[in-house]
Amino acid sequence: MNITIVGTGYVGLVSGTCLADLGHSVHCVDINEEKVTLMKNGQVPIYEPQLEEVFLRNIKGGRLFFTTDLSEAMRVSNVIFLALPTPPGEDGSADLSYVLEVAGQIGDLMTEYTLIVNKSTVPVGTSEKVYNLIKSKTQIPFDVVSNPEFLREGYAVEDFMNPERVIVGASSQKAFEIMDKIYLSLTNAGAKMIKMDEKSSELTKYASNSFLATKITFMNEIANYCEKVGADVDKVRLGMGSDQRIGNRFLFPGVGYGGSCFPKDVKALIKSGKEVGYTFEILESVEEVNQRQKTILVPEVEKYLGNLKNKQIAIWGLAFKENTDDIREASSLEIIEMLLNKGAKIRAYDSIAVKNVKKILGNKIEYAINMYECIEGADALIIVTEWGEFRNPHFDILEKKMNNKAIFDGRNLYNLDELQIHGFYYKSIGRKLING
Ligand SMILES: NC(=O)c1ccc[n+]([C@@H]2O[C@H](COP(=O)([O-])OP(=O)(O)OC[C@H]3O[C@@H](n4cnc5c(N)ncnc54)[C@H](O)[C@@H]3O)[C@@H](O)[C@H]2O)c1
Ligand SMILES: O=c1ccn([C@@H]2O[C@H](COP(=O)(O)OP(=O)(O)O[C@H]3O[C@H](CO)[C@@H](O)[C@H](O)[C@H]3O)[C@@H](O)[C@H]2O)c(=O)[nH]1
Repeated sequence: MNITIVGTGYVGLVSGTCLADLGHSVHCVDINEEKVTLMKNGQVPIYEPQLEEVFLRNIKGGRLFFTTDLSEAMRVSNVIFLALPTPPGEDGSADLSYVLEVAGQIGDLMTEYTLIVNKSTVPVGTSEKVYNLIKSKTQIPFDVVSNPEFLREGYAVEDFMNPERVIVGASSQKAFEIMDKIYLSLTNAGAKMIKMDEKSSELTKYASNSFLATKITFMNEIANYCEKVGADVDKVRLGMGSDQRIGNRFLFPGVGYGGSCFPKDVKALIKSGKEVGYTFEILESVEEVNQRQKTILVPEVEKYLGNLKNKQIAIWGLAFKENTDDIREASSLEIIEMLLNKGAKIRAYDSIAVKNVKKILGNKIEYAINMYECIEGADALIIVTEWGEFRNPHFDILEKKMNNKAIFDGRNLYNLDELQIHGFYYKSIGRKLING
């Protein structure tokens, strides 16, 4: 099939590339000219493991094209995926302006039956809004489908190609049939397609993300409580997670959830609830607890070092999680801001996300070229992201290079006994303080 993807960010580029790999001809459209030029030159503009290989294979195979011109793409394809941003507005609601703007353009450009497939995360009722907007512009038949995306950054290609479910919300048989064809190779390989109405489909996405955010937050609260009563959250996590009704994934406590999805989707669902007179009390608490959790280690560093003025703090990890260059709503940014306000000096290291942080923080902090340069002369080390390279450091090098042997671990990377032996002051999340 010929497919157009509008928006080539994490979702659009991964979906487009993977759909091309399933044999479709895919025309990716983006308004960002710089990005489109890069892609036309065979460069992937984002960091996403496995993506480059599949991207290059499909460009070479003549199935993946890039343009800034929506009309050019629409001339060859009448299935259009929207993978546009839906960032939080001032009041927390999802900003639909990108989606509605492109929907309007589609309405103006359509010349034959068109299927509009919305992959962006949008509030309940958006399919209807998109439908009404296009309907106001054309007499040509069309359908609007909700097809939310569940991929995770860092594992996006793997997740797209092996989905636990493909959710399709539509109200026309023709639309369902086209969606069946698009995903045929995945459903033939065992992926489950769940068909429903558009509103339920839209809500499935928010409900899933909000549930996962709640699960993490619940564990963060259990971890905080563990510290008060002397229990170990890692043991509690393993004990709880072995009950299949609970499951062992997404139970890792830490310095809060971040990223471009959980924070904005929790906010948007709260706001959508308010619009119909419903208060999501659980989600309001989740947001509040998560906000607090993001900077929970700063007072701990203060407890250890006293006044932070001119203290040298090393930060390992800037991305909101491992395997991505994305720093949207990253805990690192909030921790750094709080430390800077307290007069601390910061040297940070993240081999992949550093370029995005430099764009925001510039020379307010120093950037190390490797994890050991980062800790030279440090009064304390804070670990924010669980990159693999931080998991087995040479503790003897840390001991030699740091001013103090003090680690504040927001991701519980190390074995407590090992840190005890190495003689580090070691504060993690929901576990006992070592050498305190
Ligand atoms: N990032 C994720 O892991 C993820 C996963 C599932 C769902 N989602 C949802 O998917 C949507 C897209 O998220 P993302 O992270 O891929 O966004 P992104 O910000 O990475 O990419 C969006 C792209 O759209 C382009 N764009 C903006 N306006 C445009 C226009 N008028 N025409 C063409 N292109 C335009 C931008 O230039 C950018 O390249 C959001 O609703 C998000 O909530 C994201
Ligand atoms: O046990 C855990 C798991 C995750 N996190 C944090 O939660 C955030 C989100 O992590 P993750 O879900 O892996 O990343 P995203 O790429 O944001 O993916 C989420 O958001 C996407 C956008 O909607 C969805 O498509 C995915 O299904 C959903 O997992 C990160 O800050 C993680 O550090 C934890 O603190 N503990």
